[in-house]
Amino acid sequence: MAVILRDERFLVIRRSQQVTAPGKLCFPGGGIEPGETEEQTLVREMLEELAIAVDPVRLLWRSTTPWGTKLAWWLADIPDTMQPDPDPAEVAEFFWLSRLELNDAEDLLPSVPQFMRAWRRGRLSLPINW
Ligand SMILES: Nc1nc2c([nH]c(=O)n2[C@@H]2O[C@H](COP(=O)(O)OP(=O)(O)OP(=O)(O)O)[C@@H](O)[C@H]2O)c(=O)[nH]1
Repeated sequence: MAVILRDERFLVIRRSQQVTAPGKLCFPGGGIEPGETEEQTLVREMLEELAIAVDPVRLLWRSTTPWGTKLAWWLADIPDTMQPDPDPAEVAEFFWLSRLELNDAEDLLPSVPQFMRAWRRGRLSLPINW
């Protein structure tokens, strides 16, 4: 998953109606393909979903969903002036949400509150304060 910050806001997507977990809010991201590194997956998925060129910064955290999917949470940078342009097949809309807005959001994939809890508890660090 890509954790992308701009002005202390997180880039969050609403999943399209055509993918698993339709309509849910989550961080952009997707599955690793054979032969790819996690950084390559991150770069490819951000181009596919949002047409943004990201620069992977560092691995923040790892988690596993109740259904056994392993998630790697990467901090990534995008150029200041670059605006996401969602592929509607995958992404219905995107938002820049503050920490408080993200904590209050409904329809989140359950991994997102887990990530926020891990951050609050100091299990990972971000370039902004809790
Ligand atoms: N993009 C994204 N996926 C997440 C998050 N949290 C989380 O549990 N997932 C899970 O990670 C898996 C991969 O996500 P995805 O559906 O966006 O990626 P994909 O199209 O490559 O994979 P798919 O073919 O399994 O659907 C799914 O099982 C999804 O539910 C999140 O914050 N963002």
